[in-house]
Amino acid sequence: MQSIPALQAMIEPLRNAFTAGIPYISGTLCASSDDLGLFYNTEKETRFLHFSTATVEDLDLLEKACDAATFGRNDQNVLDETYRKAGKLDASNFASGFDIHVSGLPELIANKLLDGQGNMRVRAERYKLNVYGKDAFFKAHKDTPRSEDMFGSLVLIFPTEHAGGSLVLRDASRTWTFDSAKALQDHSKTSSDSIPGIAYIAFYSDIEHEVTKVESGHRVTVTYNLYQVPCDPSSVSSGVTEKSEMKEILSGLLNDSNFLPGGGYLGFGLQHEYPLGRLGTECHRKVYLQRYRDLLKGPDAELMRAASQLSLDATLNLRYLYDNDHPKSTNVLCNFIPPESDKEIEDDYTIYLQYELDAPEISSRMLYDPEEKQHPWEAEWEERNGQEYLPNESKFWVNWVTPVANNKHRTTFMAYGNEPVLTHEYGQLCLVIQVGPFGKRQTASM
Ligand SMILES: O=C(O)CCC(=O)C(=O)O
Ligand SMILES: [Fe+2]
Repeated sequence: MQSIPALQAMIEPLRNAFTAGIPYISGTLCASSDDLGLFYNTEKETRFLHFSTATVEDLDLLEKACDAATFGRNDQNVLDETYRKAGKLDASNFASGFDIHVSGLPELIANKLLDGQGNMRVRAERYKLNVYGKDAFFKAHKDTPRSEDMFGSLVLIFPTEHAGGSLVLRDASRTWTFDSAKALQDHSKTSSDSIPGIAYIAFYSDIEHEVTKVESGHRVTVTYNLYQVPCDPSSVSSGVTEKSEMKEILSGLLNDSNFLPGGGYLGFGLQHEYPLGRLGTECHRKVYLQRYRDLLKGPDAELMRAASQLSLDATLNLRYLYDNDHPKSTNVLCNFIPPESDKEIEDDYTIYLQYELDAPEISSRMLYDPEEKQHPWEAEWEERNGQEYLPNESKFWVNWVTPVANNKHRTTFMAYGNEPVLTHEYGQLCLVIQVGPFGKRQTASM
């Protein structure tokens, strides 16, 4: 079997391309006067304001018309002003003059955050209006998934005087800050338009994010949940495939006789999380993860596409590990969401998955930085045994290019969301690509 250091060196460019994606797009839009009108309900009446002329008093009145914004903590809807301090109006209580359908935003978002192949379009569902007054904020959370096809969130920030209230996004190793107050000021300085612009940011909703404290003024937003919808096939232009860096790197590896000469499996912990039907919601059959193939986001979608264009068999899985602390702990791969069982399951859930649900057992080799991400026993295990394992020592070896999550018997609830968890929760999937021996790399029947 190819040694771990040799394989690590070869795989690095692929890992770099896979982990380099940017999970959002942001900017400002030129607005028409109609875009900046807002009707909203108070308990007694319907009021109107126009963002280009609204005074501080007008915005104070809007803020007062709002309810305190709640959020989801596990499956509870909570009001906790140490975690989220902001006002909200539900979609039924306001009407904005901004028409998302003529804004061009759904097309822009589809282009940048969906597969880039034009197979999917974006449906934006208006969700809430929020007013962040002085000292308002929203601490780190993810946006609660409402269905399998919800992939993102869009925030419009209207042109009202304020400072602070940046949106900060974070993944495992990177942080991005969108200072919408500054973006709106810059827009006014550089635009010849007399009408102020609208700032926007769209991001994958499984990315952790927070709104920093508003220092002064009012930050008024309208948020949308973003869903992906297949396009009518006749409207998809055939043959237009975007150039893919990952495909080029992977294809270079397949043509190299030193890369996995006898074939093998490459595993990737995906870069994004996906809304899985919540466990415990009376599903008594396997739900195959294949259905998520067309719902993958950003780099995950690009990798899946590269594998299938190169005729490699690629499957989506949940990886279950019986015992985190035990070097010989059983690892199994499920290409399905395990059904609810009527039986009381003994403590070794992986045995149940293996013997009752036919999930294959695997052995793992970690190709990612052991210092940072590897569990201590894994590093030790590799050191002692990594290079001496014979391929036939276990049936199914997976070389992990990026860290893979350990799913427990039950997936844990998302701790902090913008809504309590109802039917779906985020799951951490992995993609396992089978590579044939040199000269016969293709493993998928196309
Ligand atoms: O206002 C923002 O920039 C983000 C708000 C947010 O994260 C939410 O409402 O879930
Ligand atoms: Fe959010």
